[in-house]
Amino acid sequence: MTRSHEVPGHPPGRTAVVVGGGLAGVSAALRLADAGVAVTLAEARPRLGGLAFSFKRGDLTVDNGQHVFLRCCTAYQWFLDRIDARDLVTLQDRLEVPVYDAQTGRTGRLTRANLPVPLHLAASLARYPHLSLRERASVGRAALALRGLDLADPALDEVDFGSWLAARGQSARTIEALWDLVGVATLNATAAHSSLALAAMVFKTGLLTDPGAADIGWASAPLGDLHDGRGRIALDKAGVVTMTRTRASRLTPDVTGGWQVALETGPGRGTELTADIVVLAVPQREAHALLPEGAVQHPEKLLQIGTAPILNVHVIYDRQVLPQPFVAAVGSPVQWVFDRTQSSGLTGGGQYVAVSQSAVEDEIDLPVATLRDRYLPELERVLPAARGAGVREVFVTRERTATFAPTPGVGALRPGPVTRAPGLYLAGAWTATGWPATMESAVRSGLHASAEALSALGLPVDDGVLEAA
Ligand SMILES: Cc1cc2nc3c(=O)[nH]c(=O)nc-3n(C[C@H](O)[C@H](O)[C@H](O)COP(=O)(O)OP(=O)(O)OC[C@H]3O[C@@H](n4cnc5c(N)ncnc54)[C@H](O)[C@@H]3O)c2cc1C
Repeated sequence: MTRSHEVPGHPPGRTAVVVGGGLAGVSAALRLADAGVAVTLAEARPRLGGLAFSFKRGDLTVDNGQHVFLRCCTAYQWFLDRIDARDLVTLQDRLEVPVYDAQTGRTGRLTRANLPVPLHLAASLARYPHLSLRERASVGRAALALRGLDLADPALDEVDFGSWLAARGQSARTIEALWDLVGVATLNATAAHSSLALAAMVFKTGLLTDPGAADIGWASAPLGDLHDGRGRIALDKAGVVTMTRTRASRLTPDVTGGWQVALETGPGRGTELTADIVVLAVPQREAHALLPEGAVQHPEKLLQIGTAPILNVHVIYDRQVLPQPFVAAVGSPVQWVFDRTQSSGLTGGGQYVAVSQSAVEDEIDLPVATLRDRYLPELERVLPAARGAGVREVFVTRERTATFAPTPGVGALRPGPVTRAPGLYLAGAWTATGWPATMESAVRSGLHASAEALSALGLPVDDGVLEAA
């Protein structure tokens, strides 16, 4: 990574304002504060955590959408350690994904063996019942071709993953029952709508590096307990001044080489802070609105980054219907189903499951009644124990701009952390991390932006953090 931008004409200062309290902003704030910078974090909403949060619904604590991470998400795990939240997540000892085919009624399992890559997946693949023998053999060949791709090659971003897979002998069924099973959940798009660069990043890193890389982790408590609760404690301990319900409305370079940040703290109320460094860790549209003229070369590119929705259908049954933490489905519109009973605080028996539906552009605005009519019968197909079970409650959470759309060409639209305006840095899952829009990308972006800022301030950068990430 290059380190650029001295803060010209300005003595090495040690003040920063981080705008945006999602995972990118909280990571940047912690890293800057750990290096001795006086940091103020401004977040427009009443809570931290951005797109990964929880809310109360009666006695339940509901996540806005199921979030998972993989063992290869080292930056997000750095973050969990830094906010002291390891005890609030579960990470599989060994990859285990039950995959139920609603058409045949058969369950397959994606697991790993204690063998070197790529043999660690070979046995599981050889037994995977949702593909023919020929299709299973073709997967091995495509995986080897994937392994040979150079992630640094910009040409990968010009190709869609679906065409690339088809050209490597992957049938429509293989794409649906294997590649999209993982890809839709991690990229928030089908292979046909995904950049090969982003798909290759996910599949190479998750499946073809370390044998344990794809072990799956998830929060065993509400997301808000981690990202807001523990996050806030860590920020307080690090000396960061956290201002929630505080929206940045303008960034102005000042004559001394620093920044003035106008903040709205309530209706008709506001304040202004000065700082040597500003890290803008807000979604791309908001970043575009706040960036001073000339700060990035082609600001219009930020508005060309598309977005993709995620829908969660939450169902509370009167009995246990899902015996494992989660199941993935093929042969059904249902994608992944997670048990939320314990983490939501559901009491009085029964089970709470969340159906996590990625890349559902055609469903995101459907009324709850329509989604209920569509998904309850499908859940009976995917979860045999749901047949005849009583349904106590169904509700829906919709995130219309859950992630950026990982379409081919998006790589050229994502800016890096350094702007042309000295002292102003960009962070956010949508910036150029090489990762799709994930918690991992968000934390990485925050670490990169803060490393650039520290370097510009002449402060030491703890490379261990970046290497660990
Ligand atoms: C339903 C759903 C499911 C997902 N599932 C997964 C998953 O399984 N695994 C995974 O890794 N990722 C998942 N993601 C993606 C992940 O949540 C995001 O990539 C990540 O949280 C983005 O973090 P961020 O800090 O970049 O941005 P954000 O979370 O968008 O944070 C930006 C913050 O800036 C604040 N802000 C905006 N404008 C201003 C302003 N002017 N002043 C002050 N504050 C402002 C916003 O309020 C927000 O809090 C999912 C997302 C959703 C919505």
